[in-house]
Amino acid sequence: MSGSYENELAVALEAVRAAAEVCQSVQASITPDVLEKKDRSPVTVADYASQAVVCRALAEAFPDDPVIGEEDSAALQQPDQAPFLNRVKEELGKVGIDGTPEEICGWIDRGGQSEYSNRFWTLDPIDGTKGFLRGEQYAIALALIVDGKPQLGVLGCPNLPTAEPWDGQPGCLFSAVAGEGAATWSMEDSDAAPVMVRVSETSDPASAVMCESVESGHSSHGHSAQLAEKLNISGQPVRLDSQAKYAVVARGEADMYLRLPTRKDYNEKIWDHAAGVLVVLEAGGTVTDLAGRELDFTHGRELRENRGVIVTNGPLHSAVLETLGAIGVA
Ligand SMILES: Nc1ncnc2c1ncn2[C@@H]1O[C@H](COP(=O)(O)O)[C@@H](OP(=O)(O)O)[C@H]1O
Ligand SMILES: [Mg+2]
Repeated sequence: MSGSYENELAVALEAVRAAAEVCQSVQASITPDVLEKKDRSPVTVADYASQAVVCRALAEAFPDDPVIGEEDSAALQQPDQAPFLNRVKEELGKVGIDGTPEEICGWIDRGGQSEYSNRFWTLDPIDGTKGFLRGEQYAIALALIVDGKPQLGVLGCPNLPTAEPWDGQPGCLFSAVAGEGAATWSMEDSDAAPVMVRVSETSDPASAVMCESVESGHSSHGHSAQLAEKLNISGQPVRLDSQAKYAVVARGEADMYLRLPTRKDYNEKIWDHAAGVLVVLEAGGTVTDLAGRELDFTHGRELRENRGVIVTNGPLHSAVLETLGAIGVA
């Protein structure tokens, strides 16, 4: 692929692939026992290692670019956390990255920016933590934002089945560059050419496939059910964790992804959306908040000026917003 941000795209894809490898290795070590005890340590090892991998790659290629990432190393640096830091080191070693504890914490903390700037990256090293722990969907999400707009986005979805031509084997990536469309890549076969993706053309709300969070605390299942009833949507909502929801809308398997607020005091985080938004927009879809406004990435870590996120294939957007208004959600 050639075009603007060619180097950024190559670096981002390689970094997200390496981070996905780390996450897969850690996910394979999660036993039912760990799940039962609600032990968050596996996810934390993977979060830190994934952030270290991506921030290290960005620091090398684009030393002047700030990164707004989800994690920082403060907790890792506590003296009693040495064995934990050692596990992060071990996981990095498996993908050929050797670093001292200081270097590792330094890579993680390159993602510790919180202020808005004209050009910055935003990273969710593991989006869909709960899905990761259940062995289900999660994503590594990386976006470059320039002048307040996502210009490049990469989503790594290690457990999402590929579409054609890879016969549904699990593990795919999605990339988008503003003005250049969106594509999917095989995770398994890094030499395979990408395939462009496109949203569905569904215009009849009744036949629409809706997707939403597994976690009812992240998006109101009650309000989406009310919307489905009003629009005569007969199919059940498809529930999956992480920005894999943006990916399935982008490749036309779902027609909409709704994120309907469950609390007044929660602001969406930029790393939970930036990459996915661009992938859907470049696949031909539409993304706004409940009021029909574009997402505003100029306020640091949070989407402070937006409420809710509505993602559709485009033709369905106004019907969804209007109906949400009619049932008192928007
Ligand atoms: N009350 C809330 N409303 C909306 N999103 C929330 C939330 N509490 C946490 N989240 C975010 O929801 C994300 C997961 O989204 P999903 O349900 O689509 O998988 C979490 O990302 P992490 O998993 O990276 O922590 C977290 O940032
Ligand atoms: Mg997240």
